[in-house]
Amino acid sequence: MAAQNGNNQAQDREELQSALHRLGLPPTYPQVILYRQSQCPGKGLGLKAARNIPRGTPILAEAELFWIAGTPDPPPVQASKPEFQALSCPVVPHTARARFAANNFEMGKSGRRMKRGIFVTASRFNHSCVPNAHFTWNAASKLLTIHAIVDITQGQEIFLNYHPKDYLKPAIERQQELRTSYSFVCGCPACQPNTDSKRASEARRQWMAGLNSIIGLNQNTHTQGQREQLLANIQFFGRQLQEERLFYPQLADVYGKEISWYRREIQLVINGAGRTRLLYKEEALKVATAKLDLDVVCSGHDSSEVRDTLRTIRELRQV
Ligand SMILES: C[S@@+](CC[C@H](N)C(=O)[O-])C[C@H]1O[C@@H](n2cnc3c(N)ncnc32)[C@H](O)[C@@H]1O
Repeated sequence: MAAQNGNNQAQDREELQSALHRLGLPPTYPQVILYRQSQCPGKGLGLKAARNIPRGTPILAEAELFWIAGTPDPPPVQASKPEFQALSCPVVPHTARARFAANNFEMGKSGRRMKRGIFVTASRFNHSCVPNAHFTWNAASKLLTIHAIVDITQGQEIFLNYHPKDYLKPAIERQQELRTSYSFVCGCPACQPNTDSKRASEARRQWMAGLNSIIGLNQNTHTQGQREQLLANIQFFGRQLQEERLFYPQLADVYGKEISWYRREIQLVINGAGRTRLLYKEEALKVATAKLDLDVVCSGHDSSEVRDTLRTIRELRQV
């Protein structure tokens, strides 16, 4: 058992080193400050790149000022902290509840309740529906991390997506949600009225919304032809996400679906009903490797997302 664990760890280490090498990323987090706080017209304060930030670079790893679970109201002792009081509050009156609502990040669950925390620097990132950075709560390091998910050039503003689960909604609905929760009108390239970028974005998101309900269907009931169509749909969905620059967590989920598709086919082969097992194994490993790279880029090499994908790769190699 101990020898097996040791083998697994060595295999994971090697896999991860290959990923870092492919991505040209260092194995440790840099200790330089890559952002500067600036006034951003129409958005209040924001954070801009203080130098060129290559894709996959960790921009921030921050501990919380405080967290709460199961209540929208921070207790007075926390609400009175000057760092909290200094954060923006989009609604009047400036209650602690409203300020907390506009600035908190999810930190995973405490029992059955979601923990939400305040992070003094992370709270200064503004929103875009096509963000160039991604935030993850890293349960192992107990830090909120923010990574560049595309190359960001010096002086560009760094954006997070406040509502990543809303990506299939049309701009008008996303804007409504943002107005309700944060009191602003989003002017990102996917929302700016009468622009080619918005039209293209709306078309892509509409395609994806149509496909979304069918790429999650149970494959067991499908004929081979239907299963192959399902794979084609999953891959098309992934390409739309890449064109839309929606990498995380959306593209990672689609890679997960593609891997499940191959795993299911491999199972059918083993049961005598399918085609070339080795071919599917190779394809599954290619997608899992792409997912590993994406996990490293967007959530960091020490994230639980990376650990899970390393386990998937190990399992696939044993098929
Ligand atoms: C978490 S804070 C971000 C930092 C904030 N701009 C500040 O000055 O501290 C969220 C608030 O920032 C503003 N904001 C964020 N993204 C924006 C955007 N894309 N356009 C306009 N305002 C935005 C809204 O007022 C929102 O309620």
